[in-house]
Amino acid sequence: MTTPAVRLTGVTKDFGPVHAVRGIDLELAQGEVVAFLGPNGAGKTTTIDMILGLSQPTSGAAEVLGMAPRQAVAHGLVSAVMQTGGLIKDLTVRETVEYTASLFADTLPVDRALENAGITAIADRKVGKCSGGEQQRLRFAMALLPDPALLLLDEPTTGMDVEGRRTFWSAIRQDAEKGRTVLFATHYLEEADQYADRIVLISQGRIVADGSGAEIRALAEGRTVRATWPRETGEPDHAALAALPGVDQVDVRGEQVLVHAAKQGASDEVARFLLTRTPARDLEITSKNLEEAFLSLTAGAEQTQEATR
Ligand SMILES: Nc1ncnc2c1ncn2[C@@H]1O[C@H](COP(=O)(O)OP(=O)(O)OP(=O)(O)O)[C@@H](O)[C@H]1O
Repeated sequence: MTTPAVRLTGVTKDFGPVHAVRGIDLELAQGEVVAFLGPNGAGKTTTIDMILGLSQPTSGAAEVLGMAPRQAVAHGLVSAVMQTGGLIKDLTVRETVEYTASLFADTLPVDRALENAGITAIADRKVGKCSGGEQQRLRFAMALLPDPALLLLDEPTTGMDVEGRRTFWSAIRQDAEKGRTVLFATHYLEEADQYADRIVLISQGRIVADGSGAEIRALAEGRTVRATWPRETGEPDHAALAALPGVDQVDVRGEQVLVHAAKQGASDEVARFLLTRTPARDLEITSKNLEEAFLSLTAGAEQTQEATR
């Protein structure tokens, strides 16, 4: 079995009376692109700092590629793109990357880093003239220099417009396809859904869900199966539909039948039943968008916490 890129075991972090991280167990496989999604103050940055070895857990353990985080960083296996951080406005993009490369013993060629970050075309532009998105791609190029196995990004697209975000992520994705593990923190639900293979939803220092975008949505609210039940074929059999496994609601509105199933997979059974055992046709299965799923999951965590206080 390959060593996980990141392994957190029972990690907590207190800042005096503040329980920023309340017990996180998490394993990231090598090559995964994972979003750490959560509202303000959820504990994303605190957790990333511990993975980077910038701070120590209050209890539990953090490991990166089987090593202590600081050791992994010292070996050039981990780098990070943080939200802000010193860039010198009067240097050009290329000079900035060259200068950073000169601080390391062994790096990728500067041109490769520029190319992988998608900023070859602006290499001669002064940093002060670059947009927020371009500056983040510059930070990304700098982070690529040691050719790290693990790249951490803390809300890297804050303040970028839609186009800047899109270009930034397409560079990250292209790079990740070469096998790099990427963990990024974000508030943006659409960003997590679009660019991560896996979403770890965190709220008040705990993981409240972990899965693909589709799994997170399904977890939150199940699916609605909508179908047309032609009038001439008679009334829908309400009781038979309500009795199907996992079904929690059946609505008939004119020729429309809406069947809601809370459990994952149950909507497939509903669909199969409707298509093979009834005259229903024109079937559609929908789920809430990630925004709604996110709100209902993080609200759930708050309620659980209220209940356990
Ligand atoms: N150095 C610190 N001292 C005291 N409290 C802290 C410190 N760093 C973080 N916190 C608190 O810990 C909690 C988690 O913060 P953290 O920055 O990890 O959240 P986050 O999910 O990254 O939020 P955001 O999305 O706003 O960046 C917050 O309540 C924050 O106020």
